[in-house]
Amino acid sequence: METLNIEKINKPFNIIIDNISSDKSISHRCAMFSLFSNKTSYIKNYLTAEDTLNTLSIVEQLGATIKRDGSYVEITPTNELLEPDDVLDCGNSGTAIRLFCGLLASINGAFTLSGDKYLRARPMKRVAQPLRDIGANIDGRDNGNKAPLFIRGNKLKAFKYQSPINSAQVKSAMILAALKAEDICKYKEEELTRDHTERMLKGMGADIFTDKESFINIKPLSSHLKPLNITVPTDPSSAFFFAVAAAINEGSKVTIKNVTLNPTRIEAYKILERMGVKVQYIEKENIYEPIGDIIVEHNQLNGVDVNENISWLIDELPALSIAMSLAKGTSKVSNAHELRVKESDRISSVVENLKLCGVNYKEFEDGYEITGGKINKATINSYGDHRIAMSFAIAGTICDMQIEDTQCIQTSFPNFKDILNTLY
Ligand SMILES: O=C(O)C1=C[C@@H](OP(=O)(O)O)[C@@H](O)[C@H](O)C1
Ligand SMILES: C=C(OP(=O)(O)O)C(=O)O
Repeated sequence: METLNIEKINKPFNIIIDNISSDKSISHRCAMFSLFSNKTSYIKNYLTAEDTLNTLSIVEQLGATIKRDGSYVEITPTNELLEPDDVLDCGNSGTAIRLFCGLLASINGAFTLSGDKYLRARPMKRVAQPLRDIGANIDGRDNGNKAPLFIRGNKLKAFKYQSPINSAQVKSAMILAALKAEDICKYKEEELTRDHTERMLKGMGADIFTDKESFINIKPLSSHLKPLNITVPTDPSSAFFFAVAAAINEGSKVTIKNVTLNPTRIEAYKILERMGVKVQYIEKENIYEPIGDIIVEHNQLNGVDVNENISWLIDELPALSIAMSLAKGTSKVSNAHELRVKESDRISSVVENLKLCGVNYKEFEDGYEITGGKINKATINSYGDHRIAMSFAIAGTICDMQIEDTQCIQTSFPNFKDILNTLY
């Protein structure tokens, strides 16, 4: 088992980071959406981490030709997707398995989607059920709720669906299914979740718009979409670990280059601002979405209540829990049940590790309350979850930390440790 030993930082740092991982959500979508074109897509800065490399392999198993040179990828699809002769392995990635469910539901052939033990424990009914309701043939363990999932492509009916779960993965799966459905489809979510799918597909020429009743309308494709020509921006969720590092280390400052400034992705930085940290956003360009630099500077942290727009900061809550542990006063996270069905049960894995670090907390079904002030050295269990491993590694810059089971960091941020070393 891989272990990380992190030492306390002894002097303030002021660094510019231009090599943080590329955006995971956008990279998955680049690989998948290229299959809706009949021309070659050109992708610069594709995320070369385990999750998104698995997606690329699946796209290849479905018949596309892939040329890759580091993070530069060219994807040339076949006219019709091929039936693969093996299981499609999504590894650790909820995004991959759920979006592929929607993409494959209408394709001629039989497909088995699976992944590692953590993914096989996560709920899939949230996509399988609405897809079944429109005619998809999807089955799996636990009555079709757990991977391996078995799909046999079928004709899909038009739908008008209001999702009970606020999830970009569910929304994206349904949009991908809608592109191949019999007629115009409508999808509504309670609150806007990350909208890369809508932005990218529209950019490729799909007819997708939101009506006055907030339903996303998706017209089925009558021809192929334009190919992608894109440079994937930096991932704000990966960058956030270093934002927290600057926020908690006195006198420190970090500049994160070329990150997506999509409002559905940077809410955690706004929470840091509410806690007292100085944050600047410098927009530089717009390729499907706004992109620019984020500058984060240390200041005295104060406790904060987080209960709105949870999907806009869901992946950053473990790292925010470290800032909350070092803030003056009490912080509370609520309305965050979704944390329980990520790579680990992130409510439990955050509070169990905070307990080991001597932090005072209360656990609730949908979140936790943290009384800030101090954090102590401990031996942390990552529970096989990359966000937990990296969050507590950042806490280690304050008080030394040993993190066990850190191989999971490879799923999203392979050069995390190298960048962390540059802070010393
Ligand atoms: O669509 C996406 O790319 C993602 C959506 C979110 O999951 P949910 O849709 O389950 O909230 C997020 O947690 C995940 O890291 C990536
Ligand atoms: C939840 C995450 O990813 P996924 O759902 O794709 O496994 C994550 O990266 O924090």
